[in-house]
Amino acid sequence: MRAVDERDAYANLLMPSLLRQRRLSGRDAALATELAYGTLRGLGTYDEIIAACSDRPPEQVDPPLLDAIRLGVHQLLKTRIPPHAAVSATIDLVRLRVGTGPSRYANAVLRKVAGRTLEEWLAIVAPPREEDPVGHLSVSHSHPRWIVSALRDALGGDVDETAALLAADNDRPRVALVARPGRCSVEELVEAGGERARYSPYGVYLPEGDPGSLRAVGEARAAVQDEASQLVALALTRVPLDADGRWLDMCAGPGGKAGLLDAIAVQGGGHLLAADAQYHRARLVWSTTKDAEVVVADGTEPPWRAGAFDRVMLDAPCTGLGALRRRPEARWRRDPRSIPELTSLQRRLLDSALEAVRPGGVVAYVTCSPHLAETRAVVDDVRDRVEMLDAREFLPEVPDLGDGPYAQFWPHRHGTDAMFVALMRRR
Ligand SMILES: C[S@@+](CC[C@H](N)C(=O)[O-])C[C@H]1O[C@@H](n2cnc3c(N)ncnc32)[C@H](O)[C@@H]1O
Repeated sequence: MRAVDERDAYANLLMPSLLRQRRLSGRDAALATELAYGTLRGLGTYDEIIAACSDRPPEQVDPPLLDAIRLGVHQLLKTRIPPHAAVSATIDLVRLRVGTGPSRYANAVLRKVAGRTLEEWLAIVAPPREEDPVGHLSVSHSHPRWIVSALRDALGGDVDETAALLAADNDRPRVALVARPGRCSVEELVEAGGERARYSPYGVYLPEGDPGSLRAVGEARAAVQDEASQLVALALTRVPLDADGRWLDMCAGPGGKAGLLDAIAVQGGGHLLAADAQYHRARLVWSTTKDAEVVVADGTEPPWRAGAFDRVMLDAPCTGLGALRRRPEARWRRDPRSIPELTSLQRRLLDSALEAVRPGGVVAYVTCSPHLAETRAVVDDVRDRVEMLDAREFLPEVPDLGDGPYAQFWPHRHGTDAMFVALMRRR
């Protein structure tokens, strides 16, 4: 938590190496991970409760002390750890890492917090739902206000459904794997302990264990990949074309969709070119694909000829509001001020994707964000230049993808990231 605060570390990347360093495994590792991720997700709620139990607002509390108290609050209100153990472990931590004086403050705050349940605290600290639904959801589900507002808009204003989505964001996502066709079979992953996925014909859930230890994953024949990510790539490949074989993934790093597109392209005798603007991201694509050609290229100033491709995947850089459940601290880092710059880049990339595809060819515009400014608003702008296809028709196995012609996945409906896809044919 200190690394996340002090040096903008990504908890999900740092945690595995910390666990190895401290030699934690099995249930201890699971508990340490739950405490760190759960506290990072919940700190919007916890800070409101801490403020109600203290004479100082949280922003005036020394950050290491505040983090320790948040960790204590999480244990008290969200876990089955006995209250006396949660308080004494937190006090010991503060004494050891911050000082004796602060430990008295932590003790006083935590004893007050322990006097009520989470529901009782929420009734006190969250604004009433009828008066301020966004504020209520923001505090009770620990998401910044602007994100609650954007997600509610994307769900057509439905407050109950927004609450279900926010709750799903706070759940740990299950690990999904993709068996890259022609390279690995779903059966092989099921034999290794997986369960067949609900929607994706290539998907397998891994209920427990380290996916990195599976042979197929080590050999890049399979990979960890959200089921919606698999399905949007698959939808692009399912659109019928008269001539086919030259595929482009314009924003390919780190290579999840490229890995699947590469495998499918080769099966049909085709070929994938995968590009990313960043060298290190392109290297990741190179190491996870087998037959694709990989280039470092800016999609807005492309090195390829106009009209050179039959199918183009544009998985655009976005706010990532659809994948908040994967990155515990992400919701506090995103900044709504980044949206205009992102949507302008998304528009330029979409123009370029429509140039790259030949007349009659197909483009998939994908984001792992359901924010309307990044999804509908971007593709609505090109509607008169393309034949917009109904993306849902190419995902017949998945229900509840919205009113069309676009398809929107949701964590609370599908158990996937909130991935958006629009499919369009160039006139
Ligand atoms: C959402 S990620 C793509 C995820 C990827 N398709 C996958 O499935 O693993 C967006 C990527 O776009 C790249 N990017 C950003 N601006 C770009 C540009 N102008 N041209 C090409 N790639 C760009 C970023 O480096 C990032 O890797």
